[in-house]
Amino acid sequence: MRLIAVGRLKDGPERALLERYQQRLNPKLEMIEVAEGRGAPVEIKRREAQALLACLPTNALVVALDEGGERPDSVMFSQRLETWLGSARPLCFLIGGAEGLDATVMARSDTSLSLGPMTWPHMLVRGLLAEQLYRARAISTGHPYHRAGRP
Ligand SMILES: C[S@@+](CC[C@H](N)C(=O)[O-])C[C@H]1O[C@@H](n2cnc3c(N)ncnc32)[C@H](O)[C@@H]1O
Repeated sequence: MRLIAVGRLKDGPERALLERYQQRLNPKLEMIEVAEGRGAPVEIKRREAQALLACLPTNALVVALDEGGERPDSVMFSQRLETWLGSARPLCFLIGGAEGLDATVMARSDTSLSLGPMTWPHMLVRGLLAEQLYRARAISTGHPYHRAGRP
């Protein structure tokens, strides 16, 4: 799996959070960073879109992280993830920068995923997604990390 995101993550709590789950994840989550765009907001999004799309391997199965995307619960997400992993296509998650993802990125994406209706800082979204991927794998492999909580 690949996580392709705008911006360079510095040392600090956001990096520690991402790495904590990267170290535990199977299959591995490879992190690819692209530079933040410059200029007016439209230009920033266009440049970042070019850079993000250039990182995609041929035939990638693309999941765009977007507030307006699908909102599965963790069990549904684990089922989706198993389907995606079984597709034999390179699975790539995309995270935008401060201006969000360009329409061309959304058009290329196979689906979009929301982590809730609120806007999260894009550097934190990496760690939040990595945790949900780890939780999803724990659910599908029967690992006790995930406690359903409700009967
Ligand atoms: C600071 S947000 C950009 C907000 C921007 N105003 C927009 O309309 O997308 C940066 C990136 O973080 C990700 N992101 C932030 N909140 C999210 C959420 N609730 N669900 C999924 N992705 C989110 C998205 O990839 C977004 O492009």
